[in-house]
Amino acid sequence: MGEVDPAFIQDIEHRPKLSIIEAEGIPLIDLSVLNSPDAVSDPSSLDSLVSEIGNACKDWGFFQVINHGVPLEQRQKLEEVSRKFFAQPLEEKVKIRKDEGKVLGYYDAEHTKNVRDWREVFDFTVQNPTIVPASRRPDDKEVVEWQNQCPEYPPELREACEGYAKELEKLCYKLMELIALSLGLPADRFHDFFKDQTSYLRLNRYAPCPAPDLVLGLGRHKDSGALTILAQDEVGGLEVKRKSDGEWVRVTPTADAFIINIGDIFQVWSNETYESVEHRVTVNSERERFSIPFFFHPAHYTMVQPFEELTSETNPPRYRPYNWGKFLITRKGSNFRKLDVENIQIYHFRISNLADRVEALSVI
Ligand SMILES: O=C(O)CCC(=O)C(=O)O
Ligand SMILES: [Fe+2]
Repeated sequence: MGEVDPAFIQDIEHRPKLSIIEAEGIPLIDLSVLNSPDAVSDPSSLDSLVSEIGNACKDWGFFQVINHGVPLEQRQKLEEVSRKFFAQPLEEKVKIRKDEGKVLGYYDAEHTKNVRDWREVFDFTVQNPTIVPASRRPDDKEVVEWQNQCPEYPPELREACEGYAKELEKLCYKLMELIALSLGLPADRFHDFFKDQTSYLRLNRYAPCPAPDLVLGLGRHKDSGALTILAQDEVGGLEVKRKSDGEWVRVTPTADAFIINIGDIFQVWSNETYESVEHRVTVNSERERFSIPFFFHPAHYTMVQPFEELTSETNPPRYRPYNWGKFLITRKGSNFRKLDVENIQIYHFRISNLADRVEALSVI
């Protein structure tokens, strides 16, 4: 253990296993129907795609997509920029380091559940500036602006991030339409929540690690937003907690595929028809790994609560409404440094008692 700072060491029960289970069963979904004239002439091809998406959301909370319509060059451009940025000496990267005032930019000391992650990150929001609440206090209505911080090198970083984010946003809308249809809702049911979105993209670098059996690149967590679209490179390391048996299984890299997962917001909106699934990242002693998640998040003023159409007297709401912006900034604060308190989670808003759930039905 001598070579690794104890801040990185996971408790025994959370350390990676030596034997890796490859996740054969994670659905690989072909989206080509969306870009083909068949969808109009043969609605059954769209219906079968919708049910594939619905099953994947229900059984796994994770799936991969191919023929998604995002140009490969756009992704390759950003992957190249990411490598160039992280290859610089630390003193260059820390010029745009995040701190408590500047939430976006470079950071090398993220914590997940109060254990340090073996990775460095660069965060960039889709809207610049992005409007968020000024404080966590529920009664404080003041807002502030998050501004992107871009490095001097590589100079093409801003443009590469913007171009990629635009493409991924289009993919998010398509996926949300399919998810809405799979829940029996109108295709555009979720769109309005994203007009003043707080989405961001993150460049991740996981360096080779001398103790890959003791640490994690990213500790177990669920994504708190609506959807995440992840581009991982060919090294691999993402593990998903399989719903059927709770085993950690590896998501095998597939060239030019994106990995999609349902975040906590969809769990709440769907009143748990779909669930946000735990995942983590392992590291290895030989190869560095790069990944790029895109976190699709609604406007800060969104009150997240189960949809009325998806609740009933026999299925009353399982969550009390919560303010997305307050949740986001609270979570950001806890990733930033080690805290004495438990991180904010959606189960803090969960209603477990049936009588209270029926009562909540009357307020949504
Ligand atoms: O790097 C990865 O493969 C996953 C990243 C992730 O899960 C996250 O940033 O929330
Ligand atoms: Fe994640």
